[in-house]
Amino acid sequence: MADILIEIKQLRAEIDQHNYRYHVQDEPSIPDAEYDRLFKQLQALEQTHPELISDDSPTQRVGSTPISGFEEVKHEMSMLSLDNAFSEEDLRDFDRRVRERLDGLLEIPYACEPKLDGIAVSLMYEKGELIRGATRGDGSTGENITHNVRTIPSIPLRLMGEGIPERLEVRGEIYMPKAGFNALNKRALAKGEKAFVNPRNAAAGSLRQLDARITATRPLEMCCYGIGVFSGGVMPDTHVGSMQQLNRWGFKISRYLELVEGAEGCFGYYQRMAELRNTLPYEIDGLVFKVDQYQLQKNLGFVSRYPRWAIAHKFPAQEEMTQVDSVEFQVGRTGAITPVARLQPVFVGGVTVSNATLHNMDEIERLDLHVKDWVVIHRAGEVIPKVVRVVADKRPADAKEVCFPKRCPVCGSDIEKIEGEAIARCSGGLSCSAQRKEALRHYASRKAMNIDGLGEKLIDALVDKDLLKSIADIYLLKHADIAGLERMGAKSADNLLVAIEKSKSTTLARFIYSLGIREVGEATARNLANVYGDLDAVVAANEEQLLAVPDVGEVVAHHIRTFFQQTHNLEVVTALTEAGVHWLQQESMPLENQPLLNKVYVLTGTLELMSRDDAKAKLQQLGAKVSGSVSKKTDCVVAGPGAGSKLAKAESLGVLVLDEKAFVALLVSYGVVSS
Ligand SMILES: NC(=O)c1ccc[n+]([C@@H]2O[C@H](COP(=O)([O-])OP(=O)(O)OC[C@H]3O[C@@H](n4cnc5c(N)ncnc54)[C@H](O)[C@@H]3O)[C@@H](O)[C@H]2O)c1
Ligand SMILES: [Zn+2]
Repeated sequence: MADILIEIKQLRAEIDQHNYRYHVQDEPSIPDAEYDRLFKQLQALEQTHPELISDDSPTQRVGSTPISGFEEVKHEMSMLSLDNAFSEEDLRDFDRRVRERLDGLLEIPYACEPKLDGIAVSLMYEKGELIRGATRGDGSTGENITHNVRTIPSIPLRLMGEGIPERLEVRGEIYMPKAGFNALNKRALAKGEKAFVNPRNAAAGSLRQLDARITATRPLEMCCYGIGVFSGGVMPDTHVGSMQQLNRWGFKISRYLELVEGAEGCFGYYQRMAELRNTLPYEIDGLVFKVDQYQLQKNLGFVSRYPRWAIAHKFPAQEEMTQVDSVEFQVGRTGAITPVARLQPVFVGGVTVSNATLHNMDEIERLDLHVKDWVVIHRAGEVIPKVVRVVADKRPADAKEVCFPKRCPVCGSDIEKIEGEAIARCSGGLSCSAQRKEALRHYASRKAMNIDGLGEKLIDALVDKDLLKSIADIYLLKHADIAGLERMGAKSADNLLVAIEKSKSTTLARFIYSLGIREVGEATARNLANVYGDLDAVVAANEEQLLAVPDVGEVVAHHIRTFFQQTHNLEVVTALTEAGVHWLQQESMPLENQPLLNKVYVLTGTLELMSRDDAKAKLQQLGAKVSGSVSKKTDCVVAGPGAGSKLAKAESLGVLVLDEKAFVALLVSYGVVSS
């Protein structure tokens, strides 16, 4: 018995602590789901030992005492909390209790509303005029926040319409829509200020500002869901009816307010709302079901913390807490090194989560995350799980700081981090097995070496079987290696080998592009091929020389240089050429000799003597830029049959127009096409 008392006291102290953080500081450390479990645990203990219940237990009270700095408001009618249902069974129990207390009524009409996650507020109107706004506080005494609620646009300062009562207390939730919350936090982070933990706490913090001018800048809204004191007027005798009356007087009520029959009706509403949940512009953590008729509500009455005529049906948690087992570093497709938290599996947002990306080192610092820390994981809808914060005051003694590796955890190459960029990368390039799959994919792709049949799945299978240790291994593949693989018959293996063989004959531009050098796309590869004419010259070029190539700036020049400085990349290039990859030696055309350097050409209409891609490649080889639209900057338009608006525009601007014949003659004269 003494043990139980100690356990109860510890739980109460712990819950009080969380209440304080949540209700007073607006900065909870644990997720609501964890709080709810602690609370239920205490309730269960007290239920089996009713003699140990005391008035100061959190199970007997609402919220927390009001914070100082605000004038106190005594509520004429207490503002209670709600009892919770976490399952279908809980909800059936609730419905059964209601019917039993109402002498076995068969079907109860229930009013259904979303449970907005904000803070409860009471608004007092006298003769139609807003005279006071107050927080719920501990249920009997709240904080006077009149000056702040007056800044919220959805709160009427004066009621409109007919039948305005002498006195009216309206209750509802003030909340911050998701979009406003995200924008507010973005602004805070940009200014180096602390971000709010969630929209509820942002709403609470915004509402309890001593300076109403600050509240006025916060995106707050109010949705009404109840009536407190009422006199000197007529009100409908149902919840739904009076909500509609409030709406006519100028209040916002939930557009999802619905009347249903019995527990089954509640379940149907639950199904519909669960689907909508993540698409709503504000956060809801459940639904509220209320006995609709006021007379029945009165008959049911309330217990210390909540009315017997209403229940909150909570949705499955989208925030949970768990422990970080380790932080691993994954090497992504472009060599980006990403820290990933390995977690004790936790069920959140409908799935079991055991990993969460930490993005980069800056994020780890922002979170102040250590290995073994307890963290809060958020997962809503299809969005990937996110570590939102470290649980305060719960860091174990053996927690360790996260150290960023100096070398790639997969291949041991140097890790590069460019100043001002958050992401660090493995410099291993083609030799890094984690990067190899993507490199192979790129190499085989249509605009690169165009190896038909060497798709994503096959590459994965071949790499996993250790048959492709380098790109050059493609050319060592044997019929038996391929034909044995899943969904690969003898015929497909034959076809693939033919395609591989065919790819050996290529162009220098394609080959450079195929190497997958960072930020070297098709056009840059073509320019490099044109300017240097052969690969050795590209490999030998220093950054300054590379800068002279059209489209190549400092960053690209640096990437090209870094790539060719790695011996393993050079080894791959050699292995490829030794395997038989070759291209026609093309005349290098030094920059100063490019006759069309920086001229802007536009191709339009149908070309009959050569393909558009060819025409474009030849022009680029001569130094010209090929653009898609005609402007004053255009030097020449090549117009084939069927040319339309571009031709007309060229003519109106007085731009030189060539037909295809004249264009080919031009190319012949420059020696890039034979006559
Ligand atoms: N994470 C933490 O550390 C921590 C600490 C304390 C409390 N909490 C959370 O707060 C909850 C307890 O707070 P509570 O006592 O305010 O209870 P509650 O938030 O679960 O339910 C009562 C409240 O629901 C709100 N509500 C929203 N829509 C409503 C509607 N349509 N009709 C009626 N009421 C509506 C009202 O503000 C009402 O006061 C816990 O369940 C927990 O999730 C978390
Ligand atoms: Zn690596």
